[in-house]
Amino acid sequence: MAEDSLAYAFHKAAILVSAVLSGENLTDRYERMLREHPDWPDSTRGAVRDLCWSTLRAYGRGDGVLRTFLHKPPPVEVHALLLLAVQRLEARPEQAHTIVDQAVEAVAVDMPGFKGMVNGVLRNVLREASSLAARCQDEPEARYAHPAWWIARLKRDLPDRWEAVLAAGNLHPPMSLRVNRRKTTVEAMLDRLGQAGIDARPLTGDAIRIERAVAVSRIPGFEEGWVSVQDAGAQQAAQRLNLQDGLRVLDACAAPGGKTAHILETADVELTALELDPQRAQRVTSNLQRLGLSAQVKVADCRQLSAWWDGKPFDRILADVPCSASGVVRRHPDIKWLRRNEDISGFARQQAEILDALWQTLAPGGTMLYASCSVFDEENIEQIKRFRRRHPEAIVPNPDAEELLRLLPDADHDGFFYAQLHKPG
Ligand SMILES: C[S@@+](CC[C@H](N)C(=O)[O-])C[C@H]1O[C@@H](n2cnc3c(N)ncnc32)[C@H](O)[C@@H]1O
Repeated sequence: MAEDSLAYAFHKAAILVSAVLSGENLTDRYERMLREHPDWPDSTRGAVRDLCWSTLRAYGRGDGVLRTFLHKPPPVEVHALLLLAVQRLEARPEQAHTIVDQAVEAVAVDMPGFKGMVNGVLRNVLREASSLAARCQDEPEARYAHPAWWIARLKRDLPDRWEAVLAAGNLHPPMSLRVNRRKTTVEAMLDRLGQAGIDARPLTGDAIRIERAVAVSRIPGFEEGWVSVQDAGAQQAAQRLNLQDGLRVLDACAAPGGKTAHILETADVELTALELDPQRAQRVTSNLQRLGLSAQVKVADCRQLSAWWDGKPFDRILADVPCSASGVVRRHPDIKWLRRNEDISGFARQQAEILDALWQTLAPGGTMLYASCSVFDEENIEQIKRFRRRHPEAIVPNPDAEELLRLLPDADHDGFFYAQLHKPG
């Protein structure tokens, strides 16, 4: 099978999607596949990636369509291949016959006994395409391509905007750059991008939106550390920390280090970066190296103060907590189908423990910035309300103006939540 064929991309993508259906993380599994195929050109990497990510974004719909035709569940690899083909048929109806042929060729590699079944199901899907689209409108998981519990939570938390948030979660994510203001400016970078034929426009602060995603190798100055790829919403963290030269700063949940780097590009601070996972901590170090920045990187659980804290308080703390990642779901569509509703209270408990531990290390007069990339209230405004009940001395600007704290995902940025927690002097 030719490596540049759709059948090859289907076959490889089906391995990844079936791994997700069996509970694995998509990004980790994709990166492992890239290590197994170091010779793949960008086009093959891109084709496999695009198939998997698009299919998992639309999984609720694909699964709804297939349920109509599958009377008993096929092996997970075949189910994955069918989902990939159904998504592709929806996206490129003009290529229907090639898509069906290539899907049949792909299943023949490892499971030739299923060639007839794949062919039959996909031809049925084609034949009934218009009635299937109408039927999907009646099933929320198929219509919104999100799990039912997720839809119910958003309806409750965002009664006026839940549909817009679900729609944003199904889009291709925007590509944004963070300009390293130590090396260049937004204006100069826009000029250089224009000269390289890359359409871009400024967003707020140091952020630039690339109109059509490109490989970083095409971005002028990337290797030299002039810019990094970072969502514009994530760039709000450094802006909201009110940084000044000379401050002692803690980045408590640092990997892979995007916000760590932005803090260091913004001011000359003494920075400690903590990360629980040793492998992810290495990514902080390598990201800082590319940018010519330095911090003290420590591997530790930030909740266990005796393991890492020397007792000297911090002027600023960034608590970019582990969360559901429901605000960045279009970048990690597997999480929609891997998470369970019960996981959210588990995250909320962990976040509260992190806040309580770190609060002890904050200097009087200092600020801790709570950050999550969730769109669920339990991890956001409700978390802050509970924190204020446990720590009535904490001053929280605008606690009742949720709009100031919440960034809902849209065409320009992902979904984030930020709350400043001041300790009285
Ligand atoms: C949302 S991510 C941080 C993203 C990062 N701030 C950035 O902008 O690149 C959360 C990180 O916290 C780490 N983590 C989770 N629990 C932790 C804990 N108790 N102590 C320290 N790090 C933790 C996770 O391994 C993960 O890398």
